[in-house]
Amino acid sequence: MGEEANCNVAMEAKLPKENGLNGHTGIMFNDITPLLLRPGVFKDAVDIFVERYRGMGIAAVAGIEARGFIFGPAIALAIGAKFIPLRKPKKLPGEVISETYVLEYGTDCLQMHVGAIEPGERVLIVDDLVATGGTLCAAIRLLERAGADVAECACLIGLPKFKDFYKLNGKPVYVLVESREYEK
Ligand SMILES: O=P(O)(O)OC[C@H]1O[C@H](OP(=O)(O)OP(=O)(O)O)[C@H](O)[C@@H]1O
Ligand SMILES: Nc1ncnc2[nH]cnc12
Repeated sequence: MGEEANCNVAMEAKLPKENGLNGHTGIMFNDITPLLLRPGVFKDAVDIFVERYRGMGIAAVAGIEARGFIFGPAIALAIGAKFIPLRKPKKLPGEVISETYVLEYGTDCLQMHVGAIEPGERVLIVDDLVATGGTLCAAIRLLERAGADVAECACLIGLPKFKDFYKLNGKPVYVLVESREYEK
């Protein structure tokens, strides 16, 4: 991804103190939307994942709401896998299983439709960003409870300050760029 360095700068935007994130201040919000305005860079990012995961027997790509829904389906289509949305509570209409988790600025819950994955199917989990790893960990737990074989987690951005502490049940996480660190 030739424009990787510039893109990383563009993805970072300092939030105002009144950022609505449960009153927390000093969080550097990493925004991937500028990348989406540049089709060449967007495609390069998807292609890197596609090259990595094609031919690996991935039956399903599970995308995490909301920003995992931007990248997950494109990767799934390109590698010939089904797409499974992991959604926030009360969004999926059918029977669900749920996992709650803690993240950098609060708590949340992910749900998946019962029957979305067959036991033994190999799955890739996709999101835009890994910070504490709490969200990915909840996704791994959901899928493993349903009998899935989680191959890897893939994110565009990783926050280096958390990377020694990821709790991903031993599963690897692959990131395209590490976000810059900023002081408050
Ligand atoms: O590694 P973690 O500490 O768990 O944080 C990473 C998660 O945080 C963001 O989503 P957010 O929870 O803000 O939800 P949203 O995409 O629905 O806004 C991001 O898109 C990841 O899903
Ligand atoms: N710093 C951050 N920027 C964007 N999304 C996040 N999710 C958790 N921490 C985040």
